[in-house]
Amino acid sequence: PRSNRAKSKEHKRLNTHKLVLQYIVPCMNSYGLCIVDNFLGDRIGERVVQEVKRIHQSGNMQDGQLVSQKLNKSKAIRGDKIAWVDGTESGCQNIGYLLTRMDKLITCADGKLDKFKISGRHKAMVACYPGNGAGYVKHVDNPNADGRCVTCIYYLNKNWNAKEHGGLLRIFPEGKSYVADIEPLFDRLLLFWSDRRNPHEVQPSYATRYAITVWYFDSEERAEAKRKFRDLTANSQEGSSS
Ligand SMILES: Cc1cc(NC(=O)CCC(=O)O)nc(C)c1Br
Ligand SMILES: [Fe+3]
Repeated sequence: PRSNRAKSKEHKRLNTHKLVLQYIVPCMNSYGLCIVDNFLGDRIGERVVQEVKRIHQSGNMQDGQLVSQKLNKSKAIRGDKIAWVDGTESGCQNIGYLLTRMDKLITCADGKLDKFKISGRHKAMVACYPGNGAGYVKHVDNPNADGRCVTCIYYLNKNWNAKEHGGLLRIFPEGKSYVADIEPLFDRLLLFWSDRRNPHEVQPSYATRYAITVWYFDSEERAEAKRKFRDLTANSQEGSSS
């Protein structure tokens, strides 16, 4: 007879299958974005938060980009700080587990997400908004076909209250009359198309705001982007040598 462990693993696999095929795939193909709450559960979610806080406290995050204040240019404030993590580093095993779970979702959905064939991903980008009112200006993740097709963000903020803390991710789905205001709640997973269909911004945050972002590549677009980049650098070298 199969052990309880084997059964629960099988159970989890079926749940992932169901979650992906009955919710994530149709939601992505209809709205271009999708929210999955309670992705890892409290216990493991909490461990991921602890690992991210340790990275932040250890000073291993690059200084955030400068966000010059509208009023006086001199007193610029710093925005989000980031660190790149692949999940195998010591003290990052729960971040590693999160990435494995994200990969399983994407693998299970592959071939059904728009026309994409997903061939891999970036390392994870751990981001921290210091809560000094900085946000992130409106932008498109992949405006020029660099290969990234799905943005996957895992939020880590317990008791987040947007009225008090701001920090909403506002997505402006292309051609739609509505915007999507997404609270960066603990154990929340968000997926959206990385291209021009989803311009987005992070509104000013007044409490420390953590998120882990992963970008998945479409194999064809990525190969094409690499080819273009090679030509570009080849030409530029040619230019310089001639
Ligand atoms: C560095 C960098 C950060 C982000 N982050 C967001 O869009 C915020 C998502 C959120 O935290 O809700 N996007 C790009 C394209 C770059 Br590059
Ligand atoms: Fe972005």
